[in-house]
Amino acid sequence: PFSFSCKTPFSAGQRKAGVDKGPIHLVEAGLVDQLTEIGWKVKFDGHHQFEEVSAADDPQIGKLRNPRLVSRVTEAVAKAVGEHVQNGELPVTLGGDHSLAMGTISGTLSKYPDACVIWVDAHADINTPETTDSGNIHGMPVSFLLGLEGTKIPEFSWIKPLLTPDRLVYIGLRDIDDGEKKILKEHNIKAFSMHEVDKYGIGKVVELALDHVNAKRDRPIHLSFDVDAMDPTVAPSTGTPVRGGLTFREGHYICEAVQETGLLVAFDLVEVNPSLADAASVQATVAVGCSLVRAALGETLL
Ligand SMILES: N/C(=N\O)NCCC[NH3+]
Ligand SMILES: [Mn+2]
Ligand SMILES: [Mn+2]
Repeated sequence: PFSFSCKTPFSAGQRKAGVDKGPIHLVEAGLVDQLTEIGWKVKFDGHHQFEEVSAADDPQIGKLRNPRLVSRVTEAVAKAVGEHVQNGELPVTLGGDHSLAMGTISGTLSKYPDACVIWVDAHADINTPETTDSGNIHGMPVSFLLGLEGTKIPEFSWIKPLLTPDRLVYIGLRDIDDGEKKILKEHNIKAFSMHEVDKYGIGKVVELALDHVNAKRDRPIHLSFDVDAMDPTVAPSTGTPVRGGLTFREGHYICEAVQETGLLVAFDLVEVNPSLADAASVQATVAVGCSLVRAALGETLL
């Protein structure tokens, strides 16, 4: 089986320097060898370099920050991921900020239009250009993928809104803007917040999540994992940490259970920012990131 590792050093979807350095820390922690050791043939084409878009050339579109740069990079990611899924490989995209998922999920949908998306995150990332406060596009990828009102802007015309609300489910939510809560309700989007994780336990939550988007377990799964879904004591070095997150085991259980379905076709691990904490905290966050990738790609405890 092939896994493909796209190391995607990208940070223009948010404002904190350093998240573009996430991928290199994950690779330098030995992730490629670790995946080889669990039986994958890893094609690692180095760290993606993207066309530069100067701030001067980046048009002012409402509050959006770096819209042209984010659009160009995510379009390039969509193409790269699309090629790899076409080749029967399993793209593992290491971010970089979560705006990358506009590219990775578009890539997956180009081959698997019926794929379902499991979005593991403290945040819903479903603001639109109209509801956003910050203009940071890493808080908006899901609204673009769904083609919500206000996301049909020429700069992002390459996005084919193939994702539908019934094929999206969240796990780990605990920091949702009012505008996002409204959107989630309006579109009946299923979300298992940390309240449900406490109430039902992670085993039941994953089962319910899969029942919702993949009742017959016959749909390909794209798992998009924002490392800030984990509790900040587990993964501290990330841009928008929120207390009360997933334990080390809960995060790994999600990856293990999705892997067990045999339906995983693409995996993202994003928002590791190695410039935000002391060396020990960075090392701990990178180690958890590598471990989550291994779990999603089949590493088992027994
Ligand atoms: N980590 C983030 N998304 O997952 N930050 C942006 C969202 C803040 N509302
Ligand atoms: Mn996110
Ligand atoms: Mn997040």
